[in-house]
Amino acid sequence: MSWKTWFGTWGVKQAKERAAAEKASRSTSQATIIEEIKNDDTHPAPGTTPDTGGVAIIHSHHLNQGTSFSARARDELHLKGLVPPAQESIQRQEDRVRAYLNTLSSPLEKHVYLGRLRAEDTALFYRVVVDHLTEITPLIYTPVVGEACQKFSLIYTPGTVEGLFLSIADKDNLDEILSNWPYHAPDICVMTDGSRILGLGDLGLNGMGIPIGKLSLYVAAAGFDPSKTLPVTLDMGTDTEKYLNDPLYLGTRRKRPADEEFYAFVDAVMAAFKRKWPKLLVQFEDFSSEHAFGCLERYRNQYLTFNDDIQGTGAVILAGFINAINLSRTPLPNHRVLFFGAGSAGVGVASQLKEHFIRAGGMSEDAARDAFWLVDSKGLVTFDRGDKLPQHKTLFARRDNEGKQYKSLKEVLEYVRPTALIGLSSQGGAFGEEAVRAMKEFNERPIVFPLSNPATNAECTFEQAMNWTDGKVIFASGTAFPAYEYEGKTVEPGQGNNMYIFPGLGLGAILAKAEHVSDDMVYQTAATLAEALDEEERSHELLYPHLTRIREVSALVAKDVVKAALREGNCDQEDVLKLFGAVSRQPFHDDAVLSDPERNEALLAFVKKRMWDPHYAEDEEVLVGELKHKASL
Ligand SMILES: NC(=O)c1ccc[n+]([C@@H]2O[C@H](COP(=O)([O-])OP(=O)(O)OC[C@H]3O[C@@H](n4cnc5c(N)ncnc54)[C@H](O)[C@@H]3O)[C@@H](O)[C@H]2O)c1
Ligand SMILES: O=C(O)C[C@H](O)C(=O)O
Ligand SMILES: [Mg+2]
Repeated sequence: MSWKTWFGTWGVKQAKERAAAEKASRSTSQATIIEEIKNDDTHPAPGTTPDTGGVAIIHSHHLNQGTSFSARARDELHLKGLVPPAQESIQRQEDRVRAYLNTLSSPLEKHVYLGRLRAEDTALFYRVVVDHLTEITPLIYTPVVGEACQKFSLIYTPGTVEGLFLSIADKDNLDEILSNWPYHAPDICVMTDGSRILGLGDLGLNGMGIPIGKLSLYVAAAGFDPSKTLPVTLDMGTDTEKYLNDPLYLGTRRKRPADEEFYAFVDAVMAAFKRKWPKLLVQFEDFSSEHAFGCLERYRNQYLTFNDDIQGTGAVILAGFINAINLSRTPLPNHRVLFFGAGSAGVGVASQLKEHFIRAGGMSEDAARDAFWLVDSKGLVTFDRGDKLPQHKTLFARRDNEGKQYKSLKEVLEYVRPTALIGLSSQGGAFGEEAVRAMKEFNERPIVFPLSNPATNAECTFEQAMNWTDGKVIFASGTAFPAYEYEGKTVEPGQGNNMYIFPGLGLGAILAKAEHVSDDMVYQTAATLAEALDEEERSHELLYPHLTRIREVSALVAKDVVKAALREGNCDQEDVLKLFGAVSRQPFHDDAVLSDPERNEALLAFVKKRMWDPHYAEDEEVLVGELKHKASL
């Protein structure tokens, strides 16, 4: 053996021994710490550990009041010296948050800062969101949440618990893991498996940003109690090599499971939820298409659940479409709708629109279906294209193409001559000038909805659509585009994003104590949202209400969801039953009573009363007493 080889071997041996010794000492000391914690039955004096005394209040994001603690609270809760002396209103604290946001240059930094605020002072965070929806929503939700997901493993900061990670390897220990959840029994859960996050693909565990972002809107837009929201990411691996090879990736390093293993795990999760929190509403979010449809069919009658990308998107686009039809002046049955993208969202929206063509257009099922053409990555979806279609595409596959296949968007456009072009393909820029100009050639007022998210995936921009249609386009996108000045007039684009639906749908379902989320409840959300435009919004030809009105709109949506549940015997809310003279879980069809204005107003008031409004407790007596109790002082 040469000295070099000998030295190398010796070095490796030494390093191995060192590592083994370190590991042993680490595990011994960890084991010791765990034992010490377990056996510690002493009760530390208030304030002597960070988990007791007044400081526990500062560390509790639901109790923290930032710099708003009164002099008395500071005194009695042992907070003096721990917070700066200035005693400020929540509004002044909001000013500071926004002033600080203005100093940050990148949207991701703003997202991270706001996330920290949510984790440390919940009331202040939501006050800022609710008071500045247009400014803050894009930072905590689409589009910035897209980048935050892509970098989730990088920006993750330990020390905050914002959601549950459920790993497939823990399939048999789910009850134990759920019992670790430290907050109240949740009302609402948004759950993803990270396999199709916005139009960004399979992000694995990094998808956690989406449930957190969606639930922030449940709170801000529909007044859910933040301590009763549950973000969940199912960690089942990822097929994205980049993450599997990223040393910082926080998820399980394995490829995604085949269907059998996938469904066995999701079955186990749903059953565990039901055991632990029987009334929980579970919103499925950003699952890859086939699993999105598969889970919806599998669970919709057994559990209280819906799929946001299929049903929420379907409803929000139907609402915008109802208003677009009025602006287009083309009667409903004459519309021909081309979908670019035939995944969960494309088929979900087509299904919802088809339902409307039947209900409001008086069309037969077949005639309604014939008003839709779907395009996927292989071209127009037809039965004789030669590939095996997944079940959801067969719902709208064409038979009338006479053996001819249409591949490019240009070919399909010429063949179909649609009145509406809807993009749900995640292919940024796919609606080029030629395609959009063709839409203007076919129609006086073409409907063009590039709905893919985030903004970089939108099939075209608002500015492009305006310029290429001589300002005639009826437009909505998934991510908000800025208003555009066209021929001296400022025109506002629509934002067709399911955030106008899911918060109100969820609230209605919970308040009705519904057993399931039915098709009627979903359809009703679209009808209500379409109706929710006020005079001023109508006069500006808007398709959706201003974002600043979203709480008011969610309340209206929730109210009508409760009524839809009542109609089909899916309601068990005592106050509501009493108000309408209905019987629990019995269908109620008295239209005169259901449309009675006084009862509707009372129902709306009932809904609004249950919406959490972000604030610090005002009654000092109650506040100090309650906080003392919570901090065991
Ligand atoms: N605005 C909203 O509220 C909203 C709601 C849900 C989804 N979305 C967006 O819609 C997009 C699609 O979501 P999904 O769940 O349906 O995804 P998906 O992956 O299931 O579907 C994408 C579809 O696009 C098709 N496609 C891909 N490349 C194409 C190409 N070059 N030409 C034509 N078609 C092509 C695919 O074949 C597939 O049918 C995403 O970007 C998502 O963010 C928006
Ligand atoms: O998350 C969004 O902004 C909308 C939608 O659910 C999506 O998947 O794109
Ligand atoms: Mg989604």
